[in-house]
Amino acid sequence: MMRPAAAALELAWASGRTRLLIRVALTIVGSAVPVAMAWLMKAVLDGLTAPDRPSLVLPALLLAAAGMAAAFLPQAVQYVESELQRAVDLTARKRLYAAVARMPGLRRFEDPRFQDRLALAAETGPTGPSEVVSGGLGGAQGLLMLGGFFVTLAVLNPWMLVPVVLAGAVSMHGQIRLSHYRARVLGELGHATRREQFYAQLLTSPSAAKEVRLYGLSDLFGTRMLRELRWINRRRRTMDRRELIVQGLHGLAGACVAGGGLVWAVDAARSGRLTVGDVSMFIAAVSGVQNGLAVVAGSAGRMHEAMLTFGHYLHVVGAEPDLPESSRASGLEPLREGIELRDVWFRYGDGLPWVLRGVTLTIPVGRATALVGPNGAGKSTLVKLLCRFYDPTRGTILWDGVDLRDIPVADLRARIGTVFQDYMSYELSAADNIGVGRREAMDDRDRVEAAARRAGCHGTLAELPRGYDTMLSRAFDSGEHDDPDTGVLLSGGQWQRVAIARALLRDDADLLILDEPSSGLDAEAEHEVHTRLREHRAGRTSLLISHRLSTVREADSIVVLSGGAVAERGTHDGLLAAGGVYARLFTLQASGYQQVSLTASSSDWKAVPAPRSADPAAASD
Ligand SMILES: Nc1ncnc2c1ncn2[C@@H]1O[C@H](COP(=O)(O)OP(=O)(O)OP(=O)(O)O)[C@@H](O)[C@H]1O
Repeated sequence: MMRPAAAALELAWASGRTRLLIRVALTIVGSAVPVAMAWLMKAVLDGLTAPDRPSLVLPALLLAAAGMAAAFLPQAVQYVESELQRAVDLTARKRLYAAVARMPGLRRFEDPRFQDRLALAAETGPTGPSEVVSGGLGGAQGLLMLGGFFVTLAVLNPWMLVPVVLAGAVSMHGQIRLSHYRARVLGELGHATRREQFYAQLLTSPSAAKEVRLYGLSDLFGTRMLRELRWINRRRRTMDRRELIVQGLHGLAGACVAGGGLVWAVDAARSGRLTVGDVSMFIAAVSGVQNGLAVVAGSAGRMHEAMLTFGHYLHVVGAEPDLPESSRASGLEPLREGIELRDVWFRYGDGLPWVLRGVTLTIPVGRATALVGPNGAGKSTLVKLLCRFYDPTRGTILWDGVDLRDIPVADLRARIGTVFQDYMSYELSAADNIGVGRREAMDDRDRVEAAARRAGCHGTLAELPRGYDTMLSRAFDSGEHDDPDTGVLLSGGQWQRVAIARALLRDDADLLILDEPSSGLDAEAEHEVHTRLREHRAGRTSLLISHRLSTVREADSIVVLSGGAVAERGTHDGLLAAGGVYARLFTLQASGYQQVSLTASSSDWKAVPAPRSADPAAASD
């Protein structure tokens, strides 16, 4: 528990030390004011009833000043706390997203438990430190005030301290248990909250709007969203009830103590043992101690809860990289020989089936290699391994003989340009949509346009209402114009060309990977794009994945992947001559059955001989 507290304080200190110090100063003043007011009130009342009638101007003035301070302080505290909260929010988010960016692989993002944690971290990280600080300072203020009134009460009637302290201790215990309970419930709610937000997003997001309307899914998703919300509400209601009982009982106990004390004080004043000033002081002291204890208990509970939930943030920020980091100094030589996969086995999780089963192949430098195979053969998975989003479960991938695990991951990725099958369509300007492919070239309009020309989308983008500055989104405008009509949506094929341009902006990359780069293009456009890509790839190292075999025939080497292993390899002519499965499917496609794509059925590939495997585990999988 000390670690979250220390980390929260460090975060608050790093975010705004001046604000933190002002908050501490306000705490000290805030705890002194009520005690000072009680003593001043006693002085005024005793002066009023004294036979010699002393001048009461000074105590009255001081009382008025203390009253003003008491009226102003809460607002000042609130302002400083909000300022501190905003500063902490900024720093916490900066650290959180920097930590997320440092995670090189994809595994964590596919782990629902980590996603729950991430959502909780994003929610509690920015507020946790402020909660810990204000809880701690609130508690300190309560303690200081308590100390002042404790002394006062001890002077008037030490016995009154006993029930007051007992009530306070019970209250503190209750608050801590409540905070444990609240933190646990919050953790349980994380998953349901994420699902509820997921359904809410489906109901409102532009990308889901078509299907949701066509298939009439609003009711389905709306009902599921409300089901999650009702479950969340039930859990929160149980928590609120528990809170009501614990806090209500403590309030009652406090009122009993105060009531008993009042009866005793009135009786003591009537029999002359206390002055009128003493009675007013006594009442202020009892309620001051009660309030002080309530503040201390409440703050301790709040702080405790904040520390428990802040643990999720610390977990994410402090998470080890999900792939082992290379200890080699950065700097990767340009590719000289090629990339070699040596008996690569891979599966996405321990309990999941093998996707790659002993793949061995070489992507030689300066050559175009094509990868074909049925749906689910593992082609995109192989691409993800080449980009090192995951490490092979067994076997190695070598870059000029160096294991990818020994290359700093940022260096490796800087040398690869990829059009992923599920490429991103960013709701940014056209220029940015291409520019993100090479951050250093983002503002270099000539390079961006040259990449667009190579991908065959320059004409389309130049003709947009604001040219390359047009937003490719109907959900956002550029921020510079108030006109919401400035955004434009591209067609699927146009988006695909933009994604190709993004990869081609890395014209200095050693390896160009194209995973189904033309699946959304019409026949003419596909021919045009492939001709351009061929020109661009000439003499470069590339890996092309396609279901349309006509687009891969020019490749220097074609690798047929089936069932997670290499089934055939060779040139187009060589594979045709061999009369294997590639030859059969190429002939099928070429003979006017273009609609029979390789995606249609993996049964067409069944003729492929089962991969020879040296690994006995393959049999059991
Ligand atoms: N992130 C993932 N987690 C778990 N399984 C996955 C994941 N990605 C892919 N798979 C599984 O791995 C297998 C291979 O998928 P992959 O996308 O590599 O195939 P592919 O050859 O590219 O197929 P397609 O031709 O349809 O694009 C599939 O069975 C798929 O379900």
